[in-house]
Formats: sequence, C-alpha cells, structure tokens
Amino acid sequence: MIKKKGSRFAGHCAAKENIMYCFIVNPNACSGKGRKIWKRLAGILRQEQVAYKVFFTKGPGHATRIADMLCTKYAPQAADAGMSGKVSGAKQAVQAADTLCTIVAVGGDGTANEVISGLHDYSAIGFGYIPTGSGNDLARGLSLPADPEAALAAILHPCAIRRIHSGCVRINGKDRHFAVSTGIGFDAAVCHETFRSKIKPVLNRIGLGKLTYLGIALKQLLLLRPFSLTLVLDDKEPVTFPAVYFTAVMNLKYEGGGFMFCPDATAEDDFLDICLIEKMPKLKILLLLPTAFKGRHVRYKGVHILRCRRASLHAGCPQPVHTDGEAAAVYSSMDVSLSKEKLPFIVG
Ligand SMILES: Nc1ncnc2c1ncn2[C@@H]1O[C@H](COP(=O)(O)OP(=O)(O)OP(=O)(O)O)[C@@H](O)[C@H]1O
Repeated sequence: MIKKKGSRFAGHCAAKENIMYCFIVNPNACSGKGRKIWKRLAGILRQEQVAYKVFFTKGPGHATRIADMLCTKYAPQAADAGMSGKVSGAKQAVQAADTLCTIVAVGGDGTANEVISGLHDYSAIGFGYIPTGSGNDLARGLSLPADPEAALAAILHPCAIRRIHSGCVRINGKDRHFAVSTGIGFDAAVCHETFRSKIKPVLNRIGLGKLTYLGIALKQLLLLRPFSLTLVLDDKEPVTFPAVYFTAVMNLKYEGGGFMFCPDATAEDDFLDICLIEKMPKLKILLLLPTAFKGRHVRYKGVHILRCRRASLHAGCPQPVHTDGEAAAVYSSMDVSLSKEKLPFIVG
C-alpha cells in the first residue's frame, strides 16, 4: 500500500483542483437502487464543489466502452506531462498522486468488472469504486466502505492507494477480465440462473437480494453433478480430479456475496488462489457452505486450496463459467492468469 498522507492528493482542495472525477454509474444496479444512490452522491459532489463528469451505463458492455474512451482521452495528457512510460517504486507513488483522472465505478461487482476491463493505460488514472450492488465482494475483499457515501468520501479525501492485479481468463482465444474471481461448475451455475431470475429484482427492492442466491444455490445443489477436472498449475504436471463440484480461481477472498472461499487471497501479491471442492456427499456441501462465510471450510476433506501464477482448467464436459459473478457461457477449458500491470486503486 502506498501511503499518500502529506502528498497533494491528500489535501482535499488540491485534489479537487488537479483531478477530474469521472463517475461511471449503473443506474440499474441492485434493481434500480443505483439511480437513487447516485442522486445522493451527486448532491454531495455539488456541495463539495467537486469537478466531475457522470456517464450512465445503458446495458451490458457499455461501462467497458466508457472506461476505454476515458483512458484514451487522458493517457495522451499524461504523456504530455511526462508521466507515462515504465517507472517503478517511489516514482510510481508520485505518479499516482499526479493522476489526471479518477475513474469511479458506481454499481455492483459486474459494473466494476466492466470498468476495470476497459482501463488500458494506468499512467494517468486512478480507480475508485462505490459499491451499490447486491453482492459487493470487491468492496468486501478490499475492505472498502460498504456505505456509498462513506466510499465517496474515501475517494475524495484519499490517504492510500493500493496497486492491485486484475485477473484474466482466456477462453476460446478471447480474454475476459475479473477483479474478484472466476469459477467453473456450481458457483457459476448459481450465477447463470440468478442472471435469468425474475425474483431477484423483487427481492433486491426490499433489501433481500441475497435470498435469491440462497434459493438458487439450494436448487442447483440438488441438480449438481460432479465432473472431472484437469488442472495445470504454472506449467507443472497435470492433476486430474475425477469428481469436482466447482473450482473458484480467486484474486480476492470473497465471492458469491460473502463466501470466503480463499481466505489468503490478496490482489496485491502475484498469485491466484484456488478453491476446489470435490468428492463429497451433497449434504456435506450444504453443511460446509455456511462455514465458508468465515473461511472454516478449508479444514474439511474434499476441499483443496491451491496457489499459482497461472492455471489451465480442462473439464471433462462443458460447464458454466462466471467472471465476477457475471454469467459467461458453458465451456470446457479456460486459462487464467494475472494482469502484468497493477491498477492504482484508491482505498481511502
Ligand atoms: N442501464 C442498464 N440496464 C440494465 N443492465 C445494465 C445497465 N448498465 C449495466 N448493466 C449490466 O448490469 C450488470 C450487473 O450490474 P451490477 O453488477 O452493477 O449490479 P448488480 O447485479 O445489482 O450487483 P451485484 O453484481 O453485486 O449483484 C452489469 O454487468 C451490466 O452489464
């Protein structure tokens, strides 16, 4: 973590003068709550006289295109100011302080995922995140404030920047990104069904969105069939697990709305953490899942926690895949690695 106390980024007036804040807002996050939350945040920005721009997303993929456009716009300015190019250590810290544009994703994990996927040049930008979704595993994993107003205050008056990796999944020659995790099998099947769920918007509106995941998880557990999975970690010998229920490859500790599947995962190291669940009766999985909220599932037989820099996963038959809780499709093979550059993430 880079401490920014005493830098000009820490001074709240100076930060406002030097930085353009660009908010990418999913108004439909948490079934429409995103728009209401944004109105409150906009009020605070006006009150504090912060220079900002806001972009509302219109549908899947839009946040990525906006983030890409902003990076393209601000990177040349960084070059003019002599700030781009390869640097390291202390100089990187200074560059973070000289950031021209702070891009802030306002939404759930899916919106954060789309924004991070669109950022391609970190020389001129800082990244902030205001959680307004129903799962919020990114905020949980980085210990960001869960309250949107507190998260905004942390972004406007930051004292720390963490440089974090994002993950990259290559499937059929195409890359997808993730900030939290990617998974194959049961966890992804839950995401796939939640995506289609008609009950989720209703429960989200009354603050019970997590019940959707619970109900769907129970149903998927009944339907669940184990599959064989061959893992190749860091180009070592392949290892085949004959009866796998799911495998989560994680950049941060939590997925699925608070399951601490990989208690030691941190996005600041150079490793991916893997949680693989195999060969156990379904009743045991049912009893084991609540223990994962505290990361206590790791002590049970059939739970494997692994660590690597790169992983190739090959399932015996096509399985659902997710990235950051967003349903991808049904695939047999995927290659997972970490980004080369680390994203300057404002954590307040
Ligand atoms: N205007 C929009 N209308 C509908 N969907 C949108 C819109 N903008 C973005 N999306 C899509 O909604 C998906 C989910 O949004 P997001 O993750 O922000 O909220 P959520 O699903 O409520 O939260 P969580 O993922 O934490 O449960 C995004 O991946 C994005 O593709």
